[in-house]
Amino acid sequence: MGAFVSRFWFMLFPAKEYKIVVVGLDNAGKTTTLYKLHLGEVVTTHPTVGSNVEEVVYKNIRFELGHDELQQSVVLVFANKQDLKDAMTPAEITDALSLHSIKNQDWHIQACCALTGDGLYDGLGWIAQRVTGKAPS
Ligand SMILES: Nc1nc2c(ncn2[C@@H]2O[C@H](COP(=O)(O)OP(=O)(O)OP(=O)(O)O)[C@@H](O)[C@H]2O)c(=O)[nH]1
Repeated sequence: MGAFVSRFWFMLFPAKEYKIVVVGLDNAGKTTTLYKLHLGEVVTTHPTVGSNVEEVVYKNIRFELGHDELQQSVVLVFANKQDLKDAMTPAEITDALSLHSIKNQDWHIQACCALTGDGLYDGLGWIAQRVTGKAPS
């Protein structure tokens, strides 16, 4: 029944589609983040060879999440692994990446832990709000 209602809902209100490019250092947690958002579960990862592409529907917006194809629009930086006591803070990462020097695009840094999912949907919500212009509900 839920699946039927969901399919009917999407027929009436088709999801808008956006592409998100995920880039980061080796071992940063990109794959864990993609799988956590896509499946809601933690997976055991191996170093990525090539690219992963997953699809997430959030707030009736269909995001295609991929590792490659750098396409600039808005910039979200996930400050991952915040569960580790020696993780760089969002402020430290902001300085290290000189985020304040980005003038032509909207950017945001989001503290998160891809293992638990903390902060991941806050980040996705920020993107959703920026691309749709709607305030987060
Ligand atoms: N403690 C902690 N470990 C994490 C977190 N996110 C990912 N990891 C671990 O970090 C390791 C690398 O995670 P991946 O998701 O494979 O990282 P990746 O960025 O896809 O790595 P590449 O494939 O090398 O590009 C794995 O052992 C994850 O379990 C986190 O938030 N906290």
